[in-house]
Amino acid sequence: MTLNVGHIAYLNCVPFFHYLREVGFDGNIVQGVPSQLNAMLAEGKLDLSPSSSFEYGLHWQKYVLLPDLSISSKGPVQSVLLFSPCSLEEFEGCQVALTGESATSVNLLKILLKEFVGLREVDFQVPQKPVEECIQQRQPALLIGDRALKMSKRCPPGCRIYDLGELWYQYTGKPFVFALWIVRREAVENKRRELNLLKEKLKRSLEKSLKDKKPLAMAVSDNLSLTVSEITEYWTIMDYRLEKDHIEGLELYFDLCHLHGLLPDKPQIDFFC
Ligand SMILES: C=C(O[C@@H]1C=C(C(=O)O)C=C[C@H]1O)C(=O)O
Repeated sequence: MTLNVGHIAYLNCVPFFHYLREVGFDGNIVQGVPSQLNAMLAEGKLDLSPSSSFEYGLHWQKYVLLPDLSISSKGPVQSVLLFSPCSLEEFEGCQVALTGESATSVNLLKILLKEFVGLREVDFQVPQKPVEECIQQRQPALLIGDRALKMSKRCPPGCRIYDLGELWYQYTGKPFVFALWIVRREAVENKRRELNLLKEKLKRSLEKSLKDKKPLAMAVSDNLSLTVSEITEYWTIMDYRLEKDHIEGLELYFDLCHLHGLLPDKPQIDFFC
């Protein structure tokens, strides 16, 4: 049976997929931003996808996780950025523009401002216009992925940049898990053999990509305003593992989401095995 696999259309996901066909994967690959992939997973249009950790937390009864893999950072992540003309303490009563592409990072921002900065009233909205315009008009705004990477290069004068991976690490001392490999339980029942094969191929593709990042960076650098060395550095700080301390960071994030009414319950973390 054919597997339907989601692919986040950002630079951070390239190392998973670059060699996947070459190592023999022959299923369908569907590209989208995280919010689109979250919806397709929930609706059953995808069997599995790297996608928002928050989506796992929201619908955990439907899912299991591929072990050992994530998109995380222990400190700065470079591509989950809050752009602002003022400091975080000055956000009380402000309107913050949010990207419509995220689920994890928008809720991470809410937690950071409420739990750690101690703010009470902040108005969050996904604007009609591009978030980049809000930033040019000096409104605080959150971007993720390649659009955050690009914006960090052409910020208006006086604009501060807060890296949410770095803030989380400063406040908690834990890695932050932005994305997980989320698998529908139905796929585990119907496509177990295919999932097992993909799991091995993904690890091989990722290992090969991270061993020599330059050819991948050269293949994708034309589409972005980043140099080959900036891209390889980005993949070096990105943490693709899912180990004990990542899971502790993830559980703390879920607990805080629950505490602040962003998740209805505390998710159970179950793996595909
Ligand atoms: C580090 C990142 O992690 C991402 C953030 C996500 C989210 O906020 O929901 C989802 C997938 C990841 O791509 C990024 O996009 O830059």
